[in-house]
Amino acid sequence: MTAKIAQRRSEAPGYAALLDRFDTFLFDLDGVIWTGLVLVPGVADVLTMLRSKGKNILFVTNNSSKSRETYKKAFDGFGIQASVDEIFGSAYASAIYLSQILNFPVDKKVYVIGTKGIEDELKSVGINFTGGSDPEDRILMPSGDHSSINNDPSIGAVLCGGDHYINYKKYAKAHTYIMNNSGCKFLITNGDGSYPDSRGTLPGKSFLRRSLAAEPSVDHTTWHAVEPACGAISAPISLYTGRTPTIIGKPSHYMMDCILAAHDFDPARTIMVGDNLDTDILFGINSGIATLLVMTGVTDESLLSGENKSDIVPDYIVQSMGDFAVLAD
Ligand SMILES: O=C(O)[C@H](O)[C@H](O)COP(=O)(O)O
Ligand SMILES: [Mg+2]
Repeated sequence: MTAKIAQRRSEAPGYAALLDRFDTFLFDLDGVIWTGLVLVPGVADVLTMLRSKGKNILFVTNNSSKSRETYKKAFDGFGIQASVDEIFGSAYASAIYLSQILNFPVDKKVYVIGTKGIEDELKSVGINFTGGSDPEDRILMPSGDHSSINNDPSIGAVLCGGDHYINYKKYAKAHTYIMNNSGCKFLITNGDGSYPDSRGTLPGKSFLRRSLAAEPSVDHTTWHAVEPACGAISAPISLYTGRTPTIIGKPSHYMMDCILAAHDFDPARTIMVGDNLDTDILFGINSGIATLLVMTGVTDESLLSGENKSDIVPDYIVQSMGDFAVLAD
């Protein structure tokens, strides 16, 4: 099976020729390397082969549930070579954004809707936080009893990521801080609409409306943003506060800023491999690197042609990253 080519580039090289074109591979995780807790067949061999060819490998995930260190343990568990400094997650990128871009004040706290991955990364950069996995926030709020909802003027930002314990109390706290604390930032780790699982897909953080409107804070000719629309975890906060959050993860440039702060690569010899047109492929396009879409994650064939065809077009399309295992010894 040869790589099918989307309409952006000329002739379809074979798999070997495609790999030879690039020195640096940025791999998305969910839907590319694994779905849920199941490795995509053949991918481990492909990663080993790429390493043997001297290729640079980075992992770039919008999943905020794990810190870099925890992801490193996950790779170790699968027997896949990966170092912490090759792993970039949206929890890590959010911590760096708060610490290095916002210079978040030491006398302020972040209210976290999310899990241990976000908490671990905030701790690693010395940012104080509340909420997150705090059991108090997981106790449902009895109807009509608002006694647990009190403003905390020290909250200077609300950061929302994936949270399987989401509930009204968390939303009410986020609302209270954003609406009452002047200058309170509203950040989301990522805007993915759905999450690839071995059983199919599950709700993501919030889904994206492709407006291709450039982010107001950056050069309009280089970065196209997408707007978080109504969706899963974070979008209700947008709905009831009227605030549009800053998205840290792909396709935003903040994730690439984190990567470029630690790694040099030639954009002309770099490719982003992902399963999500709105995040991974747009991230690659925004970053001026090549893009390879795999069909083992959230993208449905209907987005590649016909009336539902996406306006985000990858350079290359293959069924699975595991297909390249035909090249492994
Ligand atoms: O809901 C989420 O967190 C995202 O959909 C999911 O985790 C995306 O992860 P990625 O495909 O960027 O590894
Ligand atoms: Mg993915």
